[in-house]
Amino acid sequence: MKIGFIGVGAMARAIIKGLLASEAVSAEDVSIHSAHKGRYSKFAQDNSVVACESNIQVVQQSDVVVLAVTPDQAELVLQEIRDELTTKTLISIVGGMSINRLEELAGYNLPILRALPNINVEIMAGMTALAANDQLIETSRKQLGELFQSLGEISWQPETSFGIFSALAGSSPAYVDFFIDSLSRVGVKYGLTKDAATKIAAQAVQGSAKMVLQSSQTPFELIDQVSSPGGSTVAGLLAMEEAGFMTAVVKGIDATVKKDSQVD
Ligand SMILES: NC(=O)C1=CN([C@@H]2O[C@H](COP(=O)(O)OP(=O)(O)OC[C@H]3O[C@@H](n4cnc5c(N)ncnc54)[C@H](O)[C@@H]3O)[C@@H](O)[C@H]2O)C=CC1
Ligand SMILES: O=C(O)[C@@H]1CCC=N1
Repeated sequence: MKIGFIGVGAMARAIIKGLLASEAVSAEDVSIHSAHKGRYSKFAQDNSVVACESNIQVVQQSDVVVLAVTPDQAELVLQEIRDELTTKTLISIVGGMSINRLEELAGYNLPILRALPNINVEIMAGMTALAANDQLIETSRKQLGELFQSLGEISWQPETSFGIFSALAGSSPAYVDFFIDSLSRVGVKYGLTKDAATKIAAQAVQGSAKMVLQSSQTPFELIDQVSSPGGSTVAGLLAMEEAGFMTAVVKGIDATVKKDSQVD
């Protein structure tokens, strides 16, 4: 499969690196173009993928085109490439932009897969939501589903769930990193080096996530297992909750979902 990327920012780079590392695609089958020649040519060189001179050239060289620009650029880019897309499949990772809107911008009903990956696809530990229009035939759905599966877990979702999915999986790596960084800063406050504190905190977070995924117990039951009677963990938990831990998380997710819903 020849796959092209329009926009070579943080997310496209993560997808490309994951696809190459998982050997789901070969480097010579990947074409890229973005607004900053210096940056995308260097990335192309470093990863042995093909640097194109224009968005149109990317489309011409690909069977599947990944639209990986920010929402404010998507309309402009689709207008530019729409006449070249007629025999292609479009994958859009544009946050908050529905398939209906993409069809409207293209002006006709081409096969579209809407994907909402997260940054962890780079290390094949991603979580990606997928939805498709009726033009994407079953074999292509299966093939593109497998493509994203090579980057981690996938979940076919109705588009109405993409807003909350985007917050819980797309944006949450930033929030989890914020939590890890907060833990490691306190570690520094108590005299650990930043490197040591970050590694300790990240390993604890990774292990806890694995426990949640592998155990039959709920996160709340796992909290109880760590909280020894009269111990330090419950004292810490109560102090965090007094400072509004859960409220802060809910408010953060509410704001994320609200912003995502303002794109279309
Ligand atoms: N960063 C993330 O974790 C995730 C991002 N997304 C979505 O992916 C899209 C890209 O996000 P990021 O990679 O974070 O943004 P970014 O700002 O890092 O990358 C945007 C890319 O688009 C390029 N670009 C801008 N105008 C262009 C044009 N006219 N033609 C070609 N390329 C153009 C820029 O040069 C840049 O390479 C967004 O729509 C975002 O909602 C979706 C899921 C997760
Ligand atoms: O921040 C953003 O808008 C995108 C959507 C999900 C993750 N990053």
